[in-house]
Amino acid sequence: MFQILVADSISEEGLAPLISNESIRVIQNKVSEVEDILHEFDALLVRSATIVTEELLSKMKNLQIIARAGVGVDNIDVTAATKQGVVVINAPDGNTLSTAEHTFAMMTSLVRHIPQANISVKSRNWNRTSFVGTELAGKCLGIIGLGRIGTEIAKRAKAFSMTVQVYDPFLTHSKAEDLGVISTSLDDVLSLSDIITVHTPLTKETKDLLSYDNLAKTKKGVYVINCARGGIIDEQALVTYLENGHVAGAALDVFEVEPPLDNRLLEFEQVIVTPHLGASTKEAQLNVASQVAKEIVHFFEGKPVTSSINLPTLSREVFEKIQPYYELANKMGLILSQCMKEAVKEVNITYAGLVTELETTFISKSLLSGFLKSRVASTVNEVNAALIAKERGITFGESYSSSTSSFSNSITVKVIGEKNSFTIQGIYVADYGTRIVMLNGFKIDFNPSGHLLYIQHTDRPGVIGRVGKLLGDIEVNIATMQVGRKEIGGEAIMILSFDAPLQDDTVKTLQKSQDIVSVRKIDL
Ligand SMILES: NC(=O)c1ccc[n+]([C@@H]2O[C@H](COP(=O)([O-])OP(=O)(O)OC[C@H]3O[C@@H](n4cnc5c(N)ncnc54)[C@H](O)[C@@H]3O)[C@@H](O)[C@H]2O)c1
Ligand SMILES: O=C(O)[C@H](O)COP(=O)(O)O
Repeated sequence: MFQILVADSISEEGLAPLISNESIRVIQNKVSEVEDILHEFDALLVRSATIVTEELLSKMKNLQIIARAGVGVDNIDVTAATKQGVVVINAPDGNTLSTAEHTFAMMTSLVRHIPQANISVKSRNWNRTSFVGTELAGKCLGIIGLGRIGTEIAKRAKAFSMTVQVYDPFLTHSKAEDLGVISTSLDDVLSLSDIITVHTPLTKETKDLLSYDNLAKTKKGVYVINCARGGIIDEQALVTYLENGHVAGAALDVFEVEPPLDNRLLEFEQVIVTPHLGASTKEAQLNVASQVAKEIVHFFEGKPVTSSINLPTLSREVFEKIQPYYELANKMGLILSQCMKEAVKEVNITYAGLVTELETTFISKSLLSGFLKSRVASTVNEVNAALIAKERGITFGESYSSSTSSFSNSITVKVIGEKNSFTIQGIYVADYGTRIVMLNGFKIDFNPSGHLLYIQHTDRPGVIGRVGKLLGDIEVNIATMQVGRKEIGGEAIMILSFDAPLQDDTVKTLQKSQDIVSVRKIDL
């Protein structure tokens, strides 16, 4: 008999496949109420309220699977779960429509002051002049992040006769065209929109995306909405711009700290809030609960699960053989993702030499997961990378080359975007390790690890010295440096490594330096 702990409030109807299964026993209790029998559970089912820490996992010795009835797994220590051999699954699209509808409800409430008017009338006032609103038709909605939820918002905004400007660096031109939205730069979305709504995951790139500087670029009187994750809008900056009247109002479903007990934003009349209700509809809860319930049944029946976000399914012996290539490929994916900052249509991987004798599909998925990691809200790994790439319209090809080169094996990847392409080649040599030996046709040789800078420049006297001086002047120590060029006086590249991550300002300063074509920060 498998024992399942359902630790958060989850749709009873959605749990039916578990409750009706004779080999499964379902116990619905908070973790704190079953402390002494935690070691007995084989599965744990949660929403966002239960925080699944490494400490909790260490007490759940029998645990085989954690199911998140929803999208975000930020409340689960997935690394600790993976280390413990626990599969983590989620329900990535079951609450998309409900969250999009909630965002839309927040938008209409915000611009028509409905929550404030509601309180006023219930306080026996009849004040019609204080609540004059703004019409949505003809206004410009700025959407930051056009994934599952952002897409549904765009469709609804079009139906309300709004123009829609979108910033999503990973959005393809054809998807934008199909939806009838304008795909543009972040600065355009900031300066042209009457209302801005964010729908990205919370990553190091999107943390404080609406910062002091970016809010300063918005129209005076702009409205902002966050129904994605607390922290995408800098809460302190928002307080400042609400205080000085630049931002007319905000609608927030999520907060940096939840519940937001000690949060200045709650004091503003023009800020309307809900307690993380995006996914709180009967339909969404039924969807996410039944999706994960069916997956748990499959898992205990020994069938493959489709929404696993962590564990690969390879035997230990096979995994040990492919591990160096698997790690190299993942790093190559991370490098590509940080060098190629635009929508990508194709990822083509070519294997040559000894590596072709191994399970390359798994290596390719490792590359793809490295490449997609910073671009999507849900966790990406080898299990779900191909599916996510397909959803985003990215074609993914794998081939073997018989051409002989100076390396006994190599992995070469070409990523094709809408405007540019980028090529990288990596090798693994036993006792020497993994190396990147080619970038965009430039021969190079560096260890793919740590904090790197990729600089494209013109091969002229003084360029390398200028970069060194510029970094030295701001006390940045260069650990290693590699240069590569195709011909004297032509295009050239540098790869620099550092002991600590570089500041974005340093990258911007380098970018402006003479003879520098482009600079990309790479953190591995
Ligand atoms: N309030 C709620 O109850 C609730 C419910 C469901 C989801 N969410 C949250 O909503 C957000 C969106 O979820 P989703 O299912 O649409 O995710 P998704 O993965 O389908 O879409 C995320 C989109 O953000 C884009 N993106 C990534 N980095 C970006 C960047 N730096 N700048 C601009 N765009 C970027 C990606 O390309 C992608 O298109 C997530 O944060 C999720 O956790 C909240
Ligand atoms: O990530 C999600 O799915 C949403 O934030 C919803 O969270 P909830 O299940 O706690 O409502």
